[in-house]
Amino acid sequence: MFTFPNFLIDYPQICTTFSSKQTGRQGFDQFGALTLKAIMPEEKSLTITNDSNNKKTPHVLTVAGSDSGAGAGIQADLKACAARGVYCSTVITAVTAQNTLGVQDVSILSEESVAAQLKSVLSDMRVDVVKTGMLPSITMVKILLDSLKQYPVQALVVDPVMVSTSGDVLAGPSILDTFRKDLLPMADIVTPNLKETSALLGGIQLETISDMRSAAKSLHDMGPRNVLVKGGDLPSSSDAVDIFFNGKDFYELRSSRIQTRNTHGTGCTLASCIAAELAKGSSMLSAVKVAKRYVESVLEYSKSINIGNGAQGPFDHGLKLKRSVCNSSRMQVFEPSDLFLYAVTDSKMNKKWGRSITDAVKAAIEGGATIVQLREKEGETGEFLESAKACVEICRLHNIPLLINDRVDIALACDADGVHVGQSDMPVATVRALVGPDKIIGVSCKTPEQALKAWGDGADYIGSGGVFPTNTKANNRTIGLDGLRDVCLASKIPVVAIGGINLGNAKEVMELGVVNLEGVAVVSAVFDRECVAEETRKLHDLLKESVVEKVMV
Ligand SMILES: Cc1ncc(COP(=O)(O)OP(=O)(O)O)c(N)n1
Ligand SMILES: Cc1nc(C(=O)O)sc1CCOP(=O)(O)O
Ligand SMILES: [Mg+2]
Repeated sequence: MFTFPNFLIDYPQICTTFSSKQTGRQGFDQFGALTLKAIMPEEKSLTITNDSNNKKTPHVLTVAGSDSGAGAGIQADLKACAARGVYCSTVITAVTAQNTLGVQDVSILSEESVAAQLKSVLSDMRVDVVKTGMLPSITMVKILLDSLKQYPVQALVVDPVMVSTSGDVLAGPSILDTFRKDLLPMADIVTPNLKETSALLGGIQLETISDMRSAAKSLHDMGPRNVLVKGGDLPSSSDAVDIFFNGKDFYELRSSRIQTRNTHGTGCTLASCIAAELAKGSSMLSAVKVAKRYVESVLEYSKSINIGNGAQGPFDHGLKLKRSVCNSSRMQVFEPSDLFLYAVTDSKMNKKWGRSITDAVKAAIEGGATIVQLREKEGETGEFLESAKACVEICRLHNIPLLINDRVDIALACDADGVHVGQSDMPVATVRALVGPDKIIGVSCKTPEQALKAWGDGADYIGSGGVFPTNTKANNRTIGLDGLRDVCLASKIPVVAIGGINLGNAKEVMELGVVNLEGVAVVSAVFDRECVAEETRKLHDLLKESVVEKVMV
């Protein structure tokens, strides 16, 4: 048993290679060092044997049509896999001209081209899961199945695309028989909507959840190992109810129905997400549940985006990316000069002087602080989050970066501009992975070694101290001006000095004139005073006077 990135391998003894009869395919030996074994039919994870390489990238191959509007088809599949952290290669079966009004044109690619694309990908890359969408000809289905015989994969996810959400026909009735007789028996899961279910079952009426269950059973009889009948269009239900059937048990998967016009591509996205989760090693039921939750989240998140003038718009797959990349209204990048006068709040001092965090932050900005950190070591999380949100708004108005001390969760929740962590807080590399590439990360360093590591781990600046003894931070080792100089000289990123700095010694710090030293960070010198704005202003003026030419030694 080993832990693979994103894999939870919890059935070490179940290492069954299903017979070709059971899977419809042959063994899995072509995976070589990393051998993915058969999908267990129920709530069991894949078993993976790892001989040498535990760095394999989960890989989905989508065989589908291109959607020029990029809401569905190949484009949706790529975005869904990217959002779920899985590599996605593509075989394009048709090029559709589509927008939010409907499908204006369909050009089906030649069968030779589809065969060549399949061969290119499958003969070279280790594909874990194949997901199919628009398969516009019987021959194309056969070419796909032949390719899978030659290059077996771990799972086949079939989204039996026949009619687009705008009502346009993407695969004619002549193909239905091939779907039933050839494609479905090879599928590990088939994910039809109500119209597709009805078409596959000869036009039966589906009006209730009970009808969906019977239909799932009938589809299962055609050979797929699992069936997900999607009930998004079921008129009688206020929730979005899907029926999952694995040949033994039925699961009613419910989610709230999201009121939005932006639903174009939900089917492709759901199937791709199932494929992505399977590629990561999930069991089938868990992949389906995660996929449904993902679709629900992205629909909710992008319910009011406005792309195109038609009745049905696309949604935004990049939920996580969007949060970290685009949501921030402070689009300006971090500048070393932002560290010039760094005001770090202190909950005890605010309490002592009877001021709120927001009042403290407003006053520091009024006095000329160029960056602010909320360092709240006590108090309740919920209350702190509300104050942090208010401080973010204040700082955005003044275009001043706001960072949160220690609490990555609060920084994410309030969309702060960054986080400051110490040597014994969350490691910088982990913080970077959580907050994404755009947020500012500061890290406390007392030595040149720590300074180099901070840079290597992806920090943006260093806080170095205590330059002088301080009463604000208990048991803090003082490194002095010499220690600060050593850190600055070793550093490859900007440095702000901290610890016991005040109006009486700030000039001395800045007059070190050492490379990378960009400013001073202060707590008590501004916040343990009656008038925060006035003390900040005095310090700001003093720092301006002490700007000196920087030296390298
Ligand atoms: C700008 C700046 N520099 C250093 C620190 C200290 O951070 P840390 O070592 O994590 O200690 P605490 O502040 O958490 O007590 C800082 N906060 N800001
Ligand atoms: C928060 C903090 N970090 C330090 C470090 O040495 O890393 S010293 C310190 C406290 C700074 O407060 P004051 O400006 O009141 O001395
Ligand atoms: Mg800390």
